[in-house]
Amino acid sequence: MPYIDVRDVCVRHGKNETLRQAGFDAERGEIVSFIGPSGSGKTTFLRTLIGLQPVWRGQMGVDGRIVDMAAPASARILREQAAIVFQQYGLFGHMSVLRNLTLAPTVVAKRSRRDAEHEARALLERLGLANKADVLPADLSGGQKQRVAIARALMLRPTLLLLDEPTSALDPHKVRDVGVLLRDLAQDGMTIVQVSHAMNVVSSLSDRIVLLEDGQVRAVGKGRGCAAQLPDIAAFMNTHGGDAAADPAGLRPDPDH
Ligand SMILES: Nc1ncnc2c1ncn2[C@@H]1O[C@H](COP(=O)(O)OP(=O)(O)OP(=O)(O)O)[C@@H](O)[C@H]1O
Repeated sequence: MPYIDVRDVCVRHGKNETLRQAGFDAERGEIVSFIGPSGSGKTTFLRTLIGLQPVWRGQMGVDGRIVDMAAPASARILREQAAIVFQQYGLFGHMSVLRNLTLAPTVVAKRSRRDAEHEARALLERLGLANKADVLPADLSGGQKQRVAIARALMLRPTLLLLDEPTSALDPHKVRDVGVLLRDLAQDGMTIVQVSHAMNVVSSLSDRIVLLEDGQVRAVGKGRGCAAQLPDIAAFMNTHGGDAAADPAGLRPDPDH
């Protein structure tokens, strides 16, 4: 049984059907990338996985537990497992980086501030931000904000990490760093779903690729080299700045993964 099994998700905005019977599945520790044209429903689909987007119909299996995504209680259940990193980071501007990381664990999860700060400092160290704990988000570069946002999500200890364009603000060197981090997290068992326009990152990093078109899942590629596997996916990637057969960021999982 897959760790995540999402089926038949329908989202409506007014009379428009933004998602139409969309679904995919993923094993624990896989990195899934949603790709597709602008407006195809990628971000909307991502948001449904954590209950931020009301759905008209849909079902999500998480670790064998079936959640009716249209039920009012579904958001609470989904948030027990998942954390999301928004494209615009969503950091609290008046709080230090450290407090951004410890706020939810201490206030919502009721963890002790000392423990949360200890964990937050270790995460900042891992992300190369050890010297930024006491600064405000405004004093960070875009790439640093991105990594703080990822660190903040990790503080919630999610088993499912959702990322909207995780590398969009990063220079190539940092793209690779974030890619290595995501690969490490996946190897530790975290399932990761990202929306990305960065085709080189998608082809290097993905264990599965879900191609969305007009609110529907057009194709799903699975396994090593999945970018090049299916003509629809390869064609989309090759016409959107990537090379489906390449591993330009040097991040592709090893064959035993
Ligand atoms: N709150 C909303 N109200 C009305 N329409 C919406 C709303 N949110 C999204 N949509 C519509 O749903 C469709 C899918 O949007 P979504 O942001 O999910 O696409 P996307 O594939 O992530 O696009 P992009 O690659 O440009 O970020 C678009 O046509 C968008 O206009």
